[in-house]
Amino acid sequence: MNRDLPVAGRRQVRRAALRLVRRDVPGFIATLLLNGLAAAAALVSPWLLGRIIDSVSAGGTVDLLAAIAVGAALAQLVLSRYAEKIGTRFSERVQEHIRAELLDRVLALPAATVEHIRTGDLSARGTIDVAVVGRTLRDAAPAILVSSMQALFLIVAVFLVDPVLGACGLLAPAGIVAASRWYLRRARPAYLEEGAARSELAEHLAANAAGARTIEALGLQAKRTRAAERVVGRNRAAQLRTLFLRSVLWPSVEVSSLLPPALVLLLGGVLLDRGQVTLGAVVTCVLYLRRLGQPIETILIWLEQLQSSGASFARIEGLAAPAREEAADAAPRGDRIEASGVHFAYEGGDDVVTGVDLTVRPGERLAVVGPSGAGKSTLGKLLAGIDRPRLGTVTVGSVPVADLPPARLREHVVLVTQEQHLFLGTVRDNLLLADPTAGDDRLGKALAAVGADWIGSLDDELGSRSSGATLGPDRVQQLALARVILADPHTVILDEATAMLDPRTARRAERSLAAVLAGRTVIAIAHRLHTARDADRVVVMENGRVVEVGSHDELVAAGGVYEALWRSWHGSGGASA
Ligand SMILES: Nc1ncnc2c1ncn2[C@@H]1O[C@H](COP(=O)(O)OP(=O)(O)OP(=O)(O)O)[C@@H](O)[C@H]1O
Repeated sequence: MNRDLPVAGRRQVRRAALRLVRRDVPGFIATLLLNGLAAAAALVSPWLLGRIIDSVSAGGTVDLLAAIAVGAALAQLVLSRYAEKIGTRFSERVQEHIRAELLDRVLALPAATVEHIRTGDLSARGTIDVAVVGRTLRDAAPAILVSSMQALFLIVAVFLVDPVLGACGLLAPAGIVAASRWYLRRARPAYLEEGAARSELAEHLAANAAGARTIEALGLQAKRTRAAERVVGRNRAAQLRTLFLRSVLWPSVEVSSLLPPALVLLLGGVLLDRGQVTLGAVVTCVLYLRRLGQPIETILIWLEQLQSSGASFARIEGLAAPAREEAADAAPRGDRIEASGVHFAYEGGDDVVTGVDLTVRPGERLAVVGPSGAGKSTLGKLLAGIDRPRLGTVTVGSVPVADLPPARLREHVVLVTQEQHLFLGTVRDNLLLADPTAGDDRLGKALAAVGADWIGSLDDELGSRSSGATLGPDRVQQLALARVILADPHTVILDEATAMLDPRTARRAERSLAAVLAGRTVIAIAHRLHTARDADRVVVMENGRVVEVGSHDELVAAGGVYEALWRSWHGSGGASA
């Protein structure tokens, strides 16, 4: 049931871009102002050149004009340098913010979403897409700004020099606007497809790398190669499409920007003959219009880049959609967990949980038993909100458990399995994941409750770096159990929580577990039936269905599936284990 993450719409992306600018208005305005001044300074030299030509033609002196030209060039240099520096700082701040926001969003996704998103998709968004947006914000905003101002000033300047010649200059923007409208209408879907194809490729590579041994063992190389060819083919087609769009856009732009200076030269020649313009005016207009090509080309390069980064931004912003959906969640009312008509299938497979109805009463100890492959662990994940039912509902306090954001979910239900993670960081960091507000006092009490007596001095140990290799599996498990105490959920689901530990360590861990479970509702996926004997109720599963529910004594007396399981486990000596 792997899912692609959503992609944001144009409006959402526009709003996000505005939000980013609003976060740093002074930085944005300073960038705008400095770039504007630099663009204005760049206009002075061509104007002075025209004046110098006219002055020389009239036999006048040009010393002062030449000095002003040098001053203007120096001013442009200094202003451009500062404009770039300020602009880059502004964009780096924005980029840092996008990264932090992306991380927060991923961490806020419900467990049921995180478990099923494609890792390739997520990693492509978190790396390639953020880098593309970051680069664009760093370079595009100042470049587009400077170029737009330059283009505007140039057109106004040509008009001021000579309105008739200026009218020729307008031909360039007209042609370019037509070409870019054609392009922009097609570019967004093309670039979104390119991003999706890129994600699929990343996903495919990651899956092949992770499953390399399985592929080899099962002789699946040819099948995987064919699948890879299809993915690469999709990538190629997507890239060819965007290449085609670019290959229409650029020649049209090239022609549109060469026409106006040529026209000014022709028309200027005629007007000069008639004495309606000066040679200086014609030269100034041609110089301005030749210059117009450059900012327009820069704008278009970035416009084109914006299409691809807009698609990247839409993919990053898309992560906000599920987070927002879940943000509107209602708070669970009460501790009762209810499964109703639940069906669940793993990707591409048949149902492995079929029509399960179950109410877990607050405070009870429930054991789920059944033969291997009956669907016990899957039911555990559904009750813990890690998987979402295909049909039916699993609720806690009447709210669908899979919709709860992580922080709220862990206040209600926590699944403890044999797979415990220790995250890079200190012991304190690892504990604070469960409750970021906990002080050292609470951390110490949680550690003491799970018997983590190896932590000598809190000050030293809580701050020390921890890793699974240095601590060992039992200590990692103790930290995980301490996290459960800190999260303080009303319900704990246990699935082989101590299975990976050696018997001596497992006994210690079971003692820690007893401290964790006190006063909570417990759902134990029971692989050893003594857990079931001690439970208030036993749920028996077979082929994905709940086939019996009752106390140990009732079910033994009933002589059904449970009785047979109990007899075979008892007979095999399991009871004495
Ligand atoms: N990630 C998965 N992808 C596909 N199929 C799965 C996955 N996990 C479990 N299954 C299949 O779903 C069915 C139920 O598995 P589940 O682990 O829930 O059973 P179980 O009763 O807990 O078994 P066990 O006691 O052996 O752990 C099995 O047929 C199993 O092969």
